[in-house]
Amino acid sequence: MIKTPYYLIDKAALLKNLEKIAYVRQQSGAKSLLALKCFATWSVFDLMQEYMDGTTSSSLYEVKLGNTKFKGETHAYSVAYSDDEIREVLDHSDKIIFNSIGQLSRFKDISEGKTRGLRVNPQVSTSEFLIADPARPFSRLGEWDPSKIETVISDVSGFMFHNNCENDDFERFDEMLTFIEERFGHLIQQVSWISLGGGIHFTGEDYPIDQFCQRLKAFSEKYDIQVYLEPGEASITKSTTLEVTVLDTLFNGKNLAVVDSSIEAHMLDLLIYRESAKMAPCDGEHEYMICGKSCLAGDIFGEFKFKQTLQVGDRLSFEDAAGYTMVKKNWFNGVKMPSIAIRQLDGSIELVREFDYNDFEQNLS
Ligand SMILES: Cc1ncc(COP(=O)(O)O)c(C=O)c1O
Ligand SMILES: NCCCCNCC[C@H](N)C(=O)O
Repeated sequence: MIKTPYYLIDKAALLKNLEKIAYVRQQSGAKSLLALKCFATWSVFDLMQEYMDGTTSSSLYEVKLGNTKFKGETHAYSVAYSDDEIREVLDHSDKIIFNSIGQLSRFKDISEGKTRGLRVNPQVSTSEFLIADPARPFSRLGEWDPSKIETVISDVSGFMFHNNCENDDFERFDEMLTFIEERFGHLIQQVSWISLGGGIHFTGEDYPIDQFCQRLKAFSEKYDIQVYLEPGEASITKSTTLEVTVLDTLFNGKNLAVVDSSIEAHMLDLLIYRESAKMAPCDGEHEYMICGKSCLAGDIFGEFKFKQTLQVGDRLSFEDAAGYTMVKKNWFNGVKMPSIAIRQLDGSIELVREFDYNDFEQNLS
């Protein structure tokens, strides 16, 4: 039995998303690049790269990882490149997307001959969270003025728009793409590729995937462009759990259980967005607040209902633990970092990574 805590990636569950991604490419022509910022656990790239077209990145290190571990195209994007990393970024990528006209101009000479793009901010988004809203007031994420963009159009062959955020509403996606066409259509006409970024939950159960494909195909044909998608969450949704063990129970007006993990260290996104972890089933009569073992008073995974009272040693499983978890895990409080295990397609479970005291020590100096 694998020692908790550990993330368990289920390849069969992952495959369900990947098959939908491949279907979208087949039906619409849109290529999908894995957004490494969301999920970069390269031990399952062998499977993912068979269904996706490559990776997109946010930094030099991500671009190197994509280039060395995932076949297909490697897109480079960063909010800002520094002088001392640009050479390496170019060497490890097929395309480079600059976030601003300033960066494009600064690195124009060194990137001559490379396929180049510019991030465009359409100033509309589906984010419900200001912190994740690329179209927030005064956003630094991309250029928004069509007349300014027109002045550098001959320096790029494509644009990246990333304005969807956890968007599972096709109508809203469609509306925003129409808005983009109205505002930037005359510029889109002059390039050969467009990336529509991530944040579109097209692998979800009830998503109208055929309508989505038709919309992408029509968009691509109208402007004669190659369309790219950059799914992060949509690639790995519901593929992974975080397995933990109860270390203590107590009653302080509510039943509490402390587990051998920490939301702050191992599922940080939930804390940032003030969301609860998920557990299923969750319909018993014994309600517990499940807490992390860090010293943060608010290190709470959420409140869940169990069929039986919880005992020290019970194992619990948090659902949907792939996106923005492993890429954000940290050594806060020195809490043991979860191992990474994979349930292979034949059902066998392989432990692919363990972390120990040395990793903690080596992370500091
Ligand atoms: C440029 C870009 N592409 C893709 C993504 C992936 O988004 P998601 O994980 O919501 O699909 C993000 C998220 O930050 C992004 O900023
Ligand atoms: N579950 C809470 C919202 C998560 C939002 N994810 C944000 C990442 C995204 N790709 C972005 O910042 O655009």
